[in-house]
Amino acid sequence: MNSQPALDISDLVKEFKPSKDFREKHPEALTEAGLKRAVNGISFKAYPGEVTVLLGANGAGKTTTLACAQGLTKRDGGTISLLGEDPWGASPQLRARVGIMLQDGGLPQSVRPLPLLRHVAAMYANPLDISELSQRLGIDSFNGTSIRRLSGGQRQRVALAAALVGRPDVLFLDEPSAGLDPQSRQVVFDIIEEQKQRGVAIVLTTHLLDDAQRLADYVYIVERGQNVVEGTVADLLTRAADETKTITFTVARENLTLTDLLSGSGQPFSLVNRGHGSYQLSGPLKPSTLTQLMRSFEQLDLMPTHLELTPRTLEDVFLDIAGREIR
Ligand SMILES: Nc1ncnc2c1ncn2[C@@H]1O[C@H](COP(=O)(O)OP(=O)(O)OP(=O)(O)O)[C@@H](O)[C@H]1O
Repeated sequence: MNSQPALDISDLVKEFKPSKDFREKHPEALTEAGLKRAVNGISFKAYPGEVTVLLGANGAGKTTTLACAQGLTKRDGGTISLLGEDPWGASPQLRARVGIMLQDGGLPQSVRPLPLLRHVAAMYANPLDISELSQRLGIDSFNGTSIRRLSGGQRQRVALAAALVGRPDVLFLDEPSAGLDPQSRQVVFDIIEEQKQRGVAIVLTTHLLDDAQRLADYVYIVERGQNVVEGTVADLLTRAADETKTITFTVARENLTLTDLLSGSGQPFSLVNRGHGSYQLSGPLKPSTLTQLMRSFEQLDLMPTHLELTPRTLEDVFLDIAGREIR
């Protein structure tokens, strides 16, 4: 890890005037001044040559955090250092070193992709070759169409090209692979990997856990505007594996209950019946649990046709932390 972070955010606070609906439904979530804290003390660092992922459910505060980090929104508290400067009111020199891909594209609607990219390129001293970049991202194939008429995925690709064109030192990607087909997604992953090799500090927000698991060097899980857990993907998975494991099995019995299998274990297990005799047992599995499970199969005269210990994914970790209800 490089010693100097490219982005260093400490105790970030950002408040918004809440909607009437929110005010009425969540009076407890308002500050004394009647404001809603979208970001309530988030801190994180992003280093050159690494992909730092902010992972959180809808509304967790990721986009607001990035907007403050990019200098697009004024923060209400905390400190931000982006390449050594405060991004709010930053110099044009600093802005030229930062590439931003916004979640909704943020692109002008009536222009076609290539003229737009050429226009963006003209703002930089040493831009990337537009033809090469658009070929790579498959933009050539829809260049005759204005941004307004592009599909969501096509717009995403143009937005990514616009973020890359100035050879940034810091690259902000808000949900970069949302809505992309598998081929485009792979191209985006390859490009992210190349930028990383170039030494770019990449800050990526997502709630797609697959992406985080695949790309992240370091993950910060945020929830309700605050940091909850951080670590490498491996750290988070190991930590979770110590606590809970999942075993899936299939037997010729439709209505098994937890008591049938682990009666008296006194442990907080959960059994999910996935239908057609397929079950998922989760909890702090130990060798003794496996023994008990096998004994129950024997007593019930059940021979599993499938039995597998499932490694936990980042999704499991995330759901444990963020809760399973949808906000
Ligand atoms: N301009 C605004 N005015 C009022 N509330 C806002 C504003 N912008 C964001 N919020 C609120 O702040 C909270 C955090 O929103 P934010 O967009 O940062 O979340 P997010 O983690 O990026 O979510 P998503 O994954 O859905 O993009 C949400 O509750 C949102 O409604």
